[in-house]
Amino acid sequence: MEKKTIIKEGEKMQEKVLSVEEMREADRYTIENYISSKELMYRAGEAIFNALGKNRKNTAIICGSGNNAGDGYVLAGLLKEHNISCKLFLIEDKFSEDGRYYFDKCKENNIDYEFITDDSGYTDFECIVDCIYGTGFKGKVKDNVRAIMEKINSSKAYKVSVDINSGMNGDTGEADICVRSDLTISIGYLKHGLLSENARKNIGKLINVDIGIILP
Ligand SMILES: NC(=O)C1=CN([C@@H]2O[C@H](COP(=O)(O)OP(=O)(O)OC[C@H]3O[C@@H](n4cnc5c(N)ncnc54)[C@H](O)[C@@H]3O)[C@@H](O)[C@H]2O)[C@H](O)CC1
Ligand SMILES: [K+]
Repeated sequence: MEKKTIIKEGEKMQEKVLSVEEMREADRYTIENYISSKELMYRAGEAIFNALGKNRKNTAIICGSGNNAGDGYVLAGLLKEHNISCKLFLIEDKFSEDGRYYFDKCKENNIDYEFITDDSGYTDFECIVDCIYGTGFKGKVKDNVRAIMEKINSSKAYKVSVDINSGMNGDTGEADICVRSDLTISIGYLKHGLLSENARKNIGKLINVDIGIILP
């Protein structure tokens, strides 16, 4: 009976658009009451894998230091499981708790990775998945990350941003610099910024995936 109510609520609420703060609060509430954070991250990675569809090809996954990167580590594991080549490109040696858990799994499964330098070849891949920043992004993009974003944007790869285009303000869609995506896969609920006029020029196609997040 309780489960039925949750599913119903989830379906109805998918139409809602949230602020970044509301999204983070919904994540927190769901983790506290219903679904573990590791399971939620797994569902996010799996939803990205499914949404990639025919674009599941030779993939570079660019990772920041938080849970947005964690979604990317789960994706890498699933691509590997399906024999699709991928490589992780890490901006720094810093992880969230769940991000580290899935990065360790990538290492156990011999998934290729490197820390980004000026010579890193991520622009040569057919698909680039942007897991630099999600809802945890604040302030301005630092110069080293700006250079990475510019390199991503100038590549011919099919570019996919996970949750929010990295560098974009999730509430307003504003950005000094951000990843310009062919596809943005919003996780859980759409954020206002993604639908703004500001964001339009930086997003090709926008979709949202349901991972069972329950609103408080
Ligand atoms: N457990 C969950 O809540 C789930 C989240 N999902 C995904 O996680 C991100 C949000 O993750 P979070 O760890 O909160 O933050 P980010 O990964 O977005 O940020 C990374 C990291 O970057 C630092 N940072 C912020 N701004 C800057 C800046 N201007 N310069 C340098 N560094 C910066 C910040 O300190 C963070 O540590 C969410 O979008 C989802 O993709 C899962 O989908 C579901 C479970
Ligand atoms: K992102």
